[in-house]
Amino acid sequence: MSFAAVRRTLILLHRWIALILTPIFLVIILTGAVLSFRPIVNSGQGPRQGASLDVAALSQLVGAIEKAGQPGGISVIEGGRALQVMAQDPAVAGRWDMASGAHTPAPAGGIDIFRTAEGLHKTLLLGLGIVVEVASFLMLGIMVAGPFLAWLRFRNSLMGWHTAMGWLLLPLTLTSPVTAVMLSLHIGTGSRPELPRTKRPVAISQALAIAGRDLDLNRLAGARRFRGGTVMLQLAPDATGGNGGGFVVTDSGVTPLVGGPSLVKQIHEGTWGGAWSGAINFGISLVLLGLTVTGLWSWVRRKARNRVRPVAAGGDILVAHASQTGTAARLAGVVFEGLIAGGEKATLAPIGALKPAEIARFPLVLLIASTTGEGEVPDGTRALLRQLKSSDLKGVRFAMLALGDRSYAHFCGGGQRLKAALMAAGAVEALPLREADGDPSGAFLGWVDTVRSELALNCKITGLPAVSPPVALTVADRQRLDVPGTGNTQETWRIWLEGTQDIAFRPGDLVRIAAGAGERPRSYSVGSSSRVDPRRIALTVRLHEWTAEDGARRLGRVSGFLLREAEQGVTVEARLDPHPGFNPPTDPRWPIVMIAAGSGIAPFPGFIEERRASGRAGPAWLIFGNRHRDGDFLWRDVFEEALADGTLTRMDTAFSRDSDDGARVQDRLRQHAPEVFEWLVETKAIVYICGRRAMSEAVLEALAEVLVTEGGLKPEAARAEIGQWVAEGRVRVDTFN
Ligand SMILES: Cc1cc2nc3c(=O)[nH]c(=O)nc-3n(C[C@H](O)[C@H](O)[C@H](O)COP(=O)(O)O)c2cc1C
Repeated sequence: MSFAAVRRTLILLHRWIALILTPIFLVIILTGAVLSFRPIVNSGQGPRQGASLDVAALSQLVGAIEKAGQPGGISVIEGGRALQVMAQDPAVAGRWDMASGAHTPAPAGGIDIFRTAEGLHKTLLLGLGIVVEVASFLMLGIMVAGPFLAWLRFRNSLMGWHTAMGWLLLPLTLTSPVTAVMLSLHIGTGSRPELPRTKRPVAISQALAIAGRDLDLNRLAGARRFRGGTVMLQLAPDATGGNGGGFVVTDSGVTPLVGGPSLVKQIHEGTWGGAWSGAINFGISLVLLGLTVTGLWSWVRRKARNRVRPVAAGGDILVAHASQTGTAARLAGVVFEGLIAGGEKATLAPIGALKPAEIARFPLVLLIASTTGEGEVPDGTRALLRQLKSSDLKGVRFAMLALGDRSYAHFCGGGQRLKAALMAAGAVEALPLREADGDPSGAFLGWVDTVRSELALNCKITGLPAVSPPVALTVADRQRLDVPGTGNTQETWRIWLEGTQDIAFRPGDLVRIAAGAGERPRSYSVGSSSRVDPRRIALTVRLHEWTAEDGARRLGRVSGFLLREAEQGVTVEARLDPHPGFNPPTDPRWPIVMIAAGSGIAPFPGFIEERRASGRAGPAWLIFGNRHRDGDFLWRDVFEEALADGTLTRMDTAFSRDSDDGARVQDRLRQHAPEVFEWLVETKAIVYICGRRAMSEAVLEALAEVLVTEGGLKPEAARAEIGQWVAEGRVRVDTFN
């Protein structure tokens, strides 16, 4: 087994043992915390330092108490001014004043907190001592394994505190379970001396009289009757610290108890140093409680986060979508709502989030699928396409609306591929494929009509999702991001566009801009947030430049327009498309990893801006790659500032053409595999990948490798896992060509 596999097993054991035993751990820890007050309370009792007890008054009072009932034991309290009597008998239990002999009974029905806590601590009050012993062994194992599972690094997160506490306070926290285990194995506890016996039972008053001949009783701390009829006296040490301890009194004399409680027991109970060793034990209990609670809570939070499931209303109809930028998803939502309004039962889901076996449960699938790249399926659907090759969808009928754009070479290529894969798996078409070119509204309504009539479904569609209306945006400012003359950088600018009224948008949304009326628009990622400024949109625009066949230099239509033609103050017609699949998590505390190459950095300045504005951002890690640190570290100022003010927890860069190591972002992922694994698997960060398709594929492959090296998965299983994460939205990809 590799180290990674051992570590993975340890993590699972650590987690599951802790989870299963949490209730028992909590009982042991909380009662331990209560019991650690015993030495603290006791230290304030017994005769006061220097003051000596009035032995005659004491003997007289004990005699009086014994006349009134049967005391089980007495303790000298309040520095010798009173006695506390332990007894079943309510006539004597409670406080007895030494001077007046007045009795204040113990509260009726009151329970002895320490007794109860001790019972719970040792046997759960159910005679289950063995369970407690096993739990102590396992607690020790979990704590010793802890430091092997995560390195000590300071992070202000639940897991960060858990790890830091586990590491730094280990020597302290180990004392409790180590001594518990030693006690249960009788290690270092010494052998119990044979106790002397008595012929006739001795009362406490008699014991005081017998012992008074040999012992200096004005240092008496307490006395207890044993079952065999003897009495044990506890004496405080004298001024020289000697001669204290326990003595057993029989009818024939006094025997000192040799040895006393072992050091192991004293450490476990916090009695070795009186009040302050009790306080240390209380501190240990608090740390153990902290470890249990932070561990449990972070597990609960992870579970809650993992629940990315389809909206299920049951029924036989699956309304599914394969969407890259959200259009297909929005239209599928409209169909779903329409079916529910029409009284049908249906389930809505991104098709890529389902396993083939889950799809097979639905006799009818209504599917809206878009195309991305050069005739490819959306990112979240690629894994499913692979899985369908070895799946059986017999009995499934589907009707598909494919979204596309005829200006691309492979019109509706994604939909076609998906259709072919479904049919190869045995599904059949309930309706012929319908294709939408450009704005899908018309084709969509026509398709829904056919679905209604041909498939006899009641689907009440009241309106289409608003197609993003055109907005007029003014070029407010531009700034070159790369430094010309520092090697072969690519000309890249940040551009701020300004609206005349407030607009709602989030980082990662897309702005479609065309260079002129009727021209094909180009999409740019929004790198700012309307939560910070609802009128200002930041874009990252790289100039597309190439040499045409005639040898002339050509510029991309839209980037050339934005960077060469549109002067400051020029107004451009744009459309803003929401892109929920690539927005930052709505909860800013959720950890994220942002991976970008080149102008793929575009959305992330907006992520930073929005998280900083929230005031409670969780951990964020940026991994950025480009050619030269000096020349094209795009948005460097923004990210360095974010790192300094903590909005960014960590930043790694890879500049492939610098002399250092020529690494790319995917190489950084491999180099920092343990940390990547921790962010991915332990803290369940959402990973955002933005760049060219080849880059995103290399990054996904590197992530799968991390699962192999750190998680012990087989390569195929690791790829499938990453595919599943893409489908569930735990890994989000935004690619461009
Ligand atoms: C980067 C990109 C690549 C595209 N590639 C194609 C293509 O190859 N063939 C096609 O028919 N449509 C293509 N389209 C058009 C989309 O399929 C179409 O805009 C669709 O409505 C998007 O739906 P979605 O938002 O659900 O992803 C492409 C769109 C983008 C932004």
